[in-house]
This record gives sequence, structure tokens and C-alpha cells, in this order.
Amino acid sequence: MAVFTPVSENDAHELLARYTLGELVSLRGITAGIENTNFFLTTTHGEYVLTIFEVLTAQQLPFYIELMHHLAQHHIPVPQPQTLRSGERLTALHGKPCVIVTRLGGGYEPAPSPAHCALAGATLAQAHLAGQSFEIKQANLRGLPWWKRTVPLLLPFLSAEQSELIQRTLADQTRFAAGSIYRQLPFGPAHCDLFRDNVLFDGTFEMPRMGGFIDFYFAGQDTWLFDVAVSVNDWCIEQTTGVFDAEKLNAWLQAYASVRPFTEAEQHAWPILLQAAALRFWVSRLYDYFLPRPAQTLKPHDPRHFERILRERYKMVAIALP
Ligand SMILES: Nc1ncnc2c1ncn2[C@@H]1O[C@H](COP(=O)(O)OP(=O)(O)O)[C@@H](O)[C@H]1O
Ligand SMILES: N[C@@H](CCOP(=O)(O)O)C(=O)O
Repeated sequence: MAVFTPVSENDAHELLARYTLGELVSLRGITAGIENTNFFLTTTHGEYVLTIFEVLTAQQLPFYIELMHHLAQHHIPVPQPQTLRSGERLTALHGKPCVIVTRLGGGYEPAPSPAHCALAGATLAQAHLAGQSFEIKQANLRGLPWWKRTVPLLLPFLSAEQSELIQRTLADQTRFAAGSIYRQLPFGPAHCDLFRDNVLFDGTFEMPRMGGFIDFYFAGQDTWLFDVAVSVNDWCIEQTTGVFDAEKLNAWLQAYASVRPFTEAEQHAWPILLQAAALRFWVSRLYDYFLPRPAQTLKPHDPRHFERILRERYKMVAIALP
């Protein structure tokens, strides 16, 4: 259950009066998700999603909201934030920042085929290219500085073996981020959480069509290859072992490269960025598991999944991009 902030019909009427989106027809809480409070909002003009931000601040939010707006303007399938009568796209409800975005069609695919992987890969490459002209800068708030701050808080909860692995990986990432290959990697706005539950598909399982990308609230400036690594670590694996499924991985990476070919520096960086992407979610899942937010009502995701993936990625030293 992810409705942390209740919204009454009166609240919704009052909120809609700030927009030109017609009259309220219905408002329904969305149970998926762990970060924000989300509602499906139907008005006489159409279908929208109302998101109330529980953690992110009004200072951090313009990056995400304007990035979605920018990508939508460049025909990338993402929710379009709606503009208030005041000209802004961010407002507040019960003292918390909120936004209304268009509701995308389709649903997420828990067991994606190579065709789903190819659609996701090609669309991510298009989003990266379209993001190049986006002017607001904000770092990935779950990047290396956050890992460095967070890992020491987790050590008391870890076994000796886990401590060794997490500290070794952090040291490897710190060294890599200070080196010349890292500086040559193309970067820009990146989604940074493009798991399969953040991509919606239309069509049939056999002939899927891209519905769009959602949940941009972990996005930030990062290397594009980190974004690819985060994605394939979720989309293209054997779920129980974390081992890559070669067919899905090829489909994903080929489709991405057909839009935005990988560079030589990216070839060199690929194994270590796969480790970075695994570390990122091992750390956040450990943090949510051992140090949960007071308001969080959901069962945290299993941290061991990303520990397994990280161990697997350390075995893959000679893996090539297309
Ligand atoms: N713009 C949208 N269009 C359609 N469905 C959406 C949209 N935004 C969110 N959803 C639905 O709401 C669910 C939770 O949203 P999400 O952004 O992942 O929440 P959280 O940030 O709390 O994890 C998604 O799984 C999806 O079903
Ligand atoms: N993808 C992350 C969790 C991020 O939460 P979300 O519900 O906002 O997508 C993970 O699997 O650890």
C-alpha cells in the first residue's frame, strides 16, 4: 500500500481548480510503488496521475518534472506534467509538493521477451539523445557520494564476507571514478531506475508496443552507460541467479546501439559499470531493509538479490558491448 497522504474529493476539487483539466470524475489510490503517494485521477478532460512527493523536496523536484516535460516535447513516451493556471508545473497539497501528469496506456511486463528488451533499449537511447539539450543540472542523488555516505552505516549489519565485498566494490568504484576512462564516458540526464516495473507496454505479448517510461524520481546526471547497466541488470537476467540471459541482453544492447552506438571508453568501462549498477541497488535495498523510513509501510525489496548480481558481475571481466 503506497498511499501515505490521503486526498479527499474536496481536496481534489480544490486542486483541479488550479488547472484547466476539467472537472473531477474519479480519484483512486495506486497501491504499487514505495516512494510517493500516487492516484489515478480522471477528469472530464482525460486520465492523469496525481503524485504527492513524500521524500523529494520542492528544490529537487524541478529537475524531474522539467526533464519529463522536455522529453515529452521531444516525442519520448513519458508522462507529460500538466501546467497550472499560474504557469508552473509543481504545486502542493497538505504541505507536500505534488504534480499531475498524463496517464500512459499499457502495463508493465514482469517476464519480458527479447522484443520487450529491444523496445526498452531503443527508447532509452532515444531518451539519452533527447536529454542532451536539457538545461537543468542535478546529479544522480544515489551516485558514488551517496554510496560513500551510506556504506559505513550498513557495515554493522553485514557479515564479514559481505563487508569485504561492499568495501572492495566501493574502493574499485572510487578508483574508477577518478580515472581517465570515466571522464571520457558520455553522460547527461539518465533515468537511473529503469527496471521493468517502470516501463509500460501496449499491444500483445508477442507484438509489444512501447507505452512509455515512468517514475523519473531517481533520475539525474550520470553516465549513460550506468543507466544501461542498471536496466540490463534487471531486464536481462535469470531471476533466481542474476546470470545474464544472452538473448535478452543482446536484444537490449543491440537495440540501444542501433540508436546510439557505444564508444570505445564505454567498452572498457562496461564490466565495472555493471558492478556499479549492482552496488547501487544492493546499498539502497540494504538501507531500506535495516534503516527503514518511519512512514514506509511496504515490505522492502530483497537486498540479497543484488548481492548475488554483484558477485556474478565480478566473474565477468571480459564482456563486450555490441
Ligand atoms: N504516468 C503514469 N501512467 C500510468 N501509470 C502510472 C503512471 N505513473 C504511475 N503509474 C502507475 O503507478 C504505479 C506506481 O508508480 P511509481 O511511480 O512506480 O511509484 P513510486 O515512485 O512510489 O515507486 C506504477 O507501477 C504504475 O502502475
Ligand atoms: N527499483 C528499485 C526500487 C525503486 O523503487 P520504485 O518503486 O520507486 O521503482 C529496486 O528494485 O530496488
